[in-house]
Amino acid sequence: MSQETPPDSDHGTDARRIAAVVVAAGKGLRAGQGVPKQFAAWRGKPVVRHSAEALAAAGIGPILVVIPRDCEELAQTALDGVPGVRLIGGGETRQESVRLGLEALAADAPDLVLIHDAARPLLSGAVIARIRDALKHSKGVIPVLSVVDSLTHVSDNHVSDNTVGPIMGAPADRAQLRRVQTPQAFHYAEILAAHRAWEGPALAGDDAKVAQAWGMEIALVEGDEALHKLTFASDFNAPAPAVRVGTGYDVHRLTEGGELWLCGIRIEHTHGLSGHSDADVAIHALVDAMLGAIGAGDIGQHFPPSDPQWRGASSDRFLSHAGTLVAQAGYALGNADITIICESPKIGPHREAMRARLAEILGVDPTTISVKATTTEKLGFTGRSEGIAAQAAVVLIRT
Ligand SMILES: Nc1ccn([C@@H]2O[C@H](COP(=O)(O)OP(=O)(O)OP(=O)(O)O)[C@@H](O)[C@H]2O)c(=O)n1
Ligand SMILES: C[C@](O)(CO)[C@H](O)COP(=O)(O)O
Repeated sequence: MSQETPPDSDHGTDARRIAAVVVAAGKGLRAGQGVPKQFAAWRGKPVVRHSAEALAAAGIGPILVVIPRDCEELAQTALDGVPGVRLIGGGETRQESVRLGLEALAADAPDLVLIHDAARPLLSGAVIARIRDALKHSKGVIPVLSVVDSLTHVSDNHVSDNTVGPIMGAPADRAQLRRVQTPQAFHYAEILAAHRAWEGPALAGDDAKVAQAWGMEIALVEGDEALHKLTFASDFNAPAPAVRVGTGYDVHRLTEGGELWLCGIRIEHTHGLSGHSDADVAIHALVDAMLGAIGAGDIGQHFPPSDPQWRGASSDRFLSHAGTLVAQAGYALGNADITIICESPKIGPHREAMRARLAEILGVDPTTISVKATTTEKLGFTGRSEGIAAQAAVVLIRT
C-alpha cells in the first residue's frame, strides 16, 4: 500500500461516472436488533439510509444496495425516496455480496465505484471528497485510521504467544498498522475483474485485499472515527449528541404587487416577494437551519423548485415537514432566532404575530422563537429594497 495521500481541492473537476455498491446483505446478528442491523433505526432513520443519502447528496449514482434476499420490503421502506437507489439480492459472504453488486452495474458500467458497508452510517461529504481526490492518481483508495492501542494475540482470555510483532514478546509496530474503513473506491473494470478472479478465503476481509491480490496498488486517505462500523447492541444504545446547531440564510426578490408573506403571516405592503413557492424568505431560512442541524440537506433537496407541485405552495408546509424530520431524528427545537433584513415593511408591529404563527406550525411555545429585524442603512440590494434577506439560527435538544 502507498503512503497516505493529501487531499487536493479540485475534486469537483473529475467528470468520470461514479457509482456505489452499498453492501447490506449481512445478518447483523451481533447487534441483536430483531431485524438485520442495517434496517434497524439509528439516530432517527434506518442505518442503511444514512449512507445512501450521503452518497446521493454527493452526486454519486446509481447506488446499488445489496440486500438479503428475504428483506426486500424492509429495504424498500428503509430507502424509500433516496435518489438513484437500486436493490439487488446478496450472497453468503460480504465478498460475494460485493461481487454481485459489481456485476449488476456491468450493463451500464461506470468509470469508478465506491464500495461501502451499510453498517457504517456516518459517511461525511469530507471523506467522500478525500477519496475522490485520491482516485485521480490511484486505481484503488481506502480510508484508514491509525492504531493507538497495543495489539496482542489472545487465547482462553489470556495473552498468548506474540505472533503480532516480528520478535517473540515484542509489541506490534503500530506505525505499520492501520484500521481499515469503507467506502473503498476503485476503477470499476479493475475491481470487477479482481472480484471475479478472487480465489482466496471466503471471508476476504475487505475489497482492498481482493484488489491487492489481483495486483493493484492501493492508496490510503484519512478515515473518520465517526465512520465506525455498528456491530454490537451497545452501538445502538449510544446516545446522539445532546445538542445540535444549524444556520440558514435566504433571499427573495421584491416585485410590485403580489403577496408578501413573512414568518407565515401575510403583510399588507406595496411589494411582494417573488419565488416558486409563496417566497416566505424567513421560513425558508428557518427550514434550512433546522435541516442543517440534523444534517438533512437543504430546502431545495426536499422541495425542488423544478417540481411543479411546490408552485405557489405555502411555506408552512416546508416548516412543518422540517419539524417532523427533526422529531424523527430524535430532537426538539431548543430555540430559533430569525433576523429579517429589509428597509420596509417595518417588522416590529408584526413580531408577536410572527412568533405565534411559527410556534403554532411547529407545535412549540412562542417563547422558543425570536424574530428580529434590521436594515442595511440603504446599502446593498436590501437597502435599495430590491429584495429581502433572512437568516436563522437554531439549537436542537435531544429528546
Ligand atoms: N453476506 C454478507 C455479509 C455481510 N454483508 C455486509 O457487509 C458489511 C460488513 O459486515 P458486518 O458488519 O460484519 O455485518 P454482518 O455480517 O451482517 O454482522 P454479524 O456478523 O453480526 O451477523 C455489512 O454492511 C453487511 O450487511 C453483506 O452484504 N453480505
Ligand atoms: C470492509 C470492512 O469494513 C473493513 O474494515 C470489514 O472488513 C467488513 O467487516 P467483516 O466483519 O469483515 O465483514
